[in-house]
Amino acid sequence: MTPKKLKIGLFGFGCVGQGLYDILNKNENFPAEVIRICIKHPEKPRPIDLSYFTTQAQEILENPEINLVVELIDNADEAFLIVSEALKRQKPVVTANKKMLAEHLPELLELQKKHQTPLLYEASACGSIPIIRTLEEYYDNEHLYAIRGIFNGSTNYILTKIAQENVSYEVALRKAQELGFAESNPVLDVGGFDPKYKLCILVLHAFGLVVSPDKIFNYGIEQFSLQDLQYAKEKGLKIKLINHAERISKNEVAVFLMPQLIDSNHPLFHVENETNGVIVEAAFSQKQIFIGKGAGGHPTGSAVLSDISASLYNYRYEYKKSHWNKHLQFTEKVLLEIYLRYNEENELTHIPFEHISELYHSENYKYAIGIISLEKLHQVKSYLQEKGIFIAYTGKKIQSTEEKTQKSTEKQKQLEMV
Ligand SMILES: NC(=O)C1=CN([C@@H]2O[C@H](COP(=O)(O)OP(=O)(O)OC[C@H]3O[C@@H](n4cnc5c(N)ncnc54)[C@H](OP(=O)(O)O)[C@@H]3O)[C@@H](O)[C@H]2O)C=CC1
Ligand SMILES: N[C@@H](CC=O)C(=O)O
Repeated sequence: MTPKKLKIGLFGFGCVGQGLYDILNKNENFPAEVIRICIKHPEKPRPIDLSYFTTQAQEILENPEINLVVELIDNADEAFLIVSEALKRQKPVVTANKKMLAEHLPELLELQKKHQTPLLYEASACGSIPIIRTLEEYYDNEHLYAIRGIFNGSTNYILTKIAQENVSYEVALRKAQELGFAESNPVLDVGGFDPKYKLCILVLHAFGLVVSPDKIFNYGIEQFSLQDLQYAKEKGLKIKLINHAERISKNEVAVFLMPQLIDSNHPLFHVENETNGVIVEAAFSQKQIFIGKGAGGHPTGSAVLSDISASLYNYRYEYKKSHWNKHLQFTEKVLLEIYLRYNEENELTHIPFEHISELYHSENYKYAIGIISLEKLHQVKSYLQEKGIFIAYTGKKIQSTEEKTQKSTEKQKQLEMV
């Protein structure tokens, strides 16, 4: 089949937009060219001819010559309007906007179906790692147990710089912004929202589940302190922001993200800077690990290029798992072991631990390690943030609350029999 020639209308010419433009320019024989670029600030200097640029979205959306829209802007609400309009006009779309995708998955699935027009978004999750199409195609018939990993380049970069180079949190964050890794609103990164949006997207492709980002517990690295780093280092551990989507029973998937203490045997221990890592666990292929750049103009641009290339052949996601896995449900009914560093003695009484196994308190440093239900932890999230409390999952096996109740009932029964 001879591929068609793509005439691209590009929205956004920032870190990723320019990265993509550069890659396309270096790929002379690739049958696609950017013919119009919509940006926000016409007064900004541009590295290419100004005749490409417009601030009028309609100039792209209404242009019959344009047969692919590539959306790379930094505003999720405006992106949703652009993407919806393009799909309604049956123009295929490629986007990297994970916030827009995660917040509008049901509408975007519907729009694609209704207008028989594909929306591709490989670059929206973990930059250059080809994880979405891998889940969609390679794992289409596999029974997945879990998907975990480092899904945010900026926070991994910040944690690496602090741990390895003694750089302050503020300086490391500024550098991540300068390098183009951080979102325009960096709270999305450090607060763990950006990786949560990516988790929503991967949960859809791994398990066929649409979970609204509001439902998922995310705790970022804003409360991380040198005391936590010291604690980790003394024990030979590292702190990483890790996402989890794990089948904990036949019908339930537990989904959350927070900092995690990992040891040198953990597959993500050596994943540093803006590099991301995804671990996929499945029944037959077992454990597979994907590692690659999670942020930056060229790595992300390469994932966008791959989607552009796929649209040459009219590729579209089939969302097969959402047809097969209708029985699956999102849950927070699990028990986790966490490290919790607090500041004032009375704060601990507000934390609904099921059980505390270790408690340390000196005047300047206090922590507890114990078991807590994810559901209850979610309920006290604002309190933890307000008090500057840092938490990290210890990585000890996640247990479903039902499993625990069943076990104690069984134990009770055994005791009664004795
Ligand atoms: N940076 C990265 O490493 C990665 C980013 N992404 C995602 O890619 C997208 C782009 O990110 P990034 O390139 O870093 O962002 P930048 O802030 O570098 O660039 C944003 C671009 O969007 C333009 N823009 C903003 N609003 C509008 C609008 N309403 N209409 C037209 N253009 C608009 C800006 O215009 P102007 O130039 O005039 O200001 C700018 O060119 C985001 O969704 C981000 O989450 C995904 C993976 C990695
Ligand atoms: N801000 C994001 C950019 C890529 O998705 C990150 O740091 O990972």
